[in-house]
Amino acid sequence: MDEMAGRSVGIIALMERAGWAVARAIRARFAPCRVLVLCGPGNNGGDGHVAARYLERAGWPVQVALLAPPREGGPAAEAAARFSGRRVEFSAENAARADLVVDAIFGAGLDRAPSDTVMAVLRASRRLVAVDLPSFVNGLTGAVLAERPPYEVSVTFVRPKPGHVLYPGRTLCGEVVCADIGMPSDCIAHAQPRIFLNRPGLWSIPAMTAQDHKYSRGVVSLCAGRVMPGATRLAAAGARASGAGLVRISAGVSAEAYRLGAPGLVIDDAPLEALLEDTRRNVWLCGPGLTPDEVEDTLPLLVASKKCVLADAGALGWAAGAPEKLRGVSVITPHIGEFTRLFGAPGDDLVCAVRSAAGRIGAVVLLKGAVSVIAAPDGRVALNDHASPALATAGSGDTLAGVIGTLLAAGMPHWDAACAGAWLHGEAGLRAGNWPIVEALDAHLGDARAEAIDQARRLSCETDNLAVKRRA
Ligand SMILES: NC(=O)C1=CN([C@@H]2O[C@H](COP(=O)(O)OP(=O)(O)OC[C@H]3O[C@@H](n4cnc5c(N)ncnc54)[C@H](O)[C@@H]3O)[C@@H](O)[C@H]2O)[C@@H](O)CC1
Ligand SMILES: Nc1ncnc2c1ncn2[C@@H]1O[C@H](COP(=O)(O)OP(=O)(O)O)[C@@H](O)[C@H]1O
Ligand SMILES: [K+]
Repeated sequence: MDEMAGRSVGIIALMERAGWAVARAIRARFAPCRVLVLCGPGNNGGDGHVAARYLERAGWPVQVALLAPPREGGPAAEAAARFSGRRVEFSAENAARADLVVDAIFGAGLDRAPSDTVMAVLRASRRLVAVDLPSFVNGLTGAVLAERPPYEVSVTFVRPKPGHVLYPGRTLCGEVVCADIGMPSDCIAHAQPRIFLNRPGLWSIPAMTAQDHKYSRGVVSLCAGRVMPGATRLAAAGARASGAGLVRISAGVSAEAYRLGAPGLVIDDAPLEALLEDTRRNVWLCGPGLTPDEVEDTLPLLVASKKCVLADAGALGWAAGAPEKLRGVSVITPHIGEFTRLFGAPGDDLVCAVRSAAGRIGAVVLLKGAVSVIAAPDGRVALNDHASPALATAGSGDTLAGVIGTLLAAGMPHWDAACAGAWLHGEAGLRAGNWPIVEALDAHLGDARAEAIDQARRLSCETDNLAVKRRA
């Protein structure tokens, strides 16, 4: 994106707006105070010089400390030349003396852990604002290359980076301000983004319509087992609460136990092979509440009959160490333990690990966590931070599986359904108040779905209006 912008608007113009945005964000959040801007050798340092110039112009006492001089003839050198204010040594003493320190040392170009000198200066700083990212947070992965207390604000440009969203980097950035610096839209499109923040508009969920009937809304079917009926029932409840037309549990010889549950559920005791002949029942959940033997008796049949299968919980344990056994399923929803048992430890780069897992089994992989990572086999990845720690309670993963089942049954593409399901589940968690039990999430899923539909609609109206204005 930067390369293409360099050939059109020019990096120096973007740098000017970036530095201005940093100065503006600081002026909006802090009273005038002694500012030290720490500048590195690249364009991050260039942004720092521009910010220093604008703060000084606004009457703030500003000093710049240079880690290393910028490359001659480049845009950062030009920005440095335009700053004519005070320069001081790059030292911990100077950092400790400042009321506010602006970290413009490294940004997108960070490629190794910063030196001890750099870290000593940052650790001596009392209050910190980052240009783009803290200089020891990897923007692509959120990996943290050194220890330091959190920043107050990070001002980034054009789009937030994965490092602002993913843990542990997320905890260090403080408030993230994403400034529009006039990056031309053709440069953004040319970059072909493949990583998205999970928000309505990235996908759209079918709304209720006057002519809906239960089969048009979609049927969700679940495989149930003998020993853990709770998990299956939670998934079934999640599916119903998020708007499935009909939810059926295939329980075989255990059917009586499930018949005591919610009256709106249909319980089948016929052999699975017979149930699979019903062409209205295309979406199946397999795993919540199942033992490995029960998965072995069901999942291969579902896959062989070309149903759309979401595999979770017991089904992921069944395939531990042999993820190819899951080929043919549409979506899997592991938490980090299940993911590790399937594919090995993901390491620092979750996006890369989840994307490669999705490619390996040819299914959407949703790695659940405080920020969930949702990858499609074609390489698209969504990061879902629309969630609440209220969800960190046993069984909430079963609820999520049910919600995604509903969206698959409504005909959404697999990756869209997984992304939208994670968002609805998160929204229900946010609405459910303090310390909800898992069953309490269900009461909020209908409103969560309505909210997602509404937000996506508003966004598409805004886009249409913009297009009309542009044409005019
Ligand atoms: N996205 C955009 O469109 C724009 C980005 N801009 C800024 O440009 C930045 C990226 O600039 P650059 O690509 O020049 O990269 P940086 O300014 O982040 O750093 C690049 C230099 O630092 C060195 N380096 C990296 N890690 C180091 C370490 N640990 N110790 C010592 N040296 C290290 C690199 O070898 C390279 O020489 C962004 O973060 C942003 O602040 C803005 O100037 C304008 C527009
Ligand atoms: N701290 C947290 N913040 C946000 N969401 C969380 C947090 N902890 C867990 N979750 C969400 O709660 C769900 C827990 O699922 P899972 O680990 O499968 O639990 P279970 O197996 O008990 O159902 C996941 O969707 C996960 O993303
Ligand atoms: K920085």
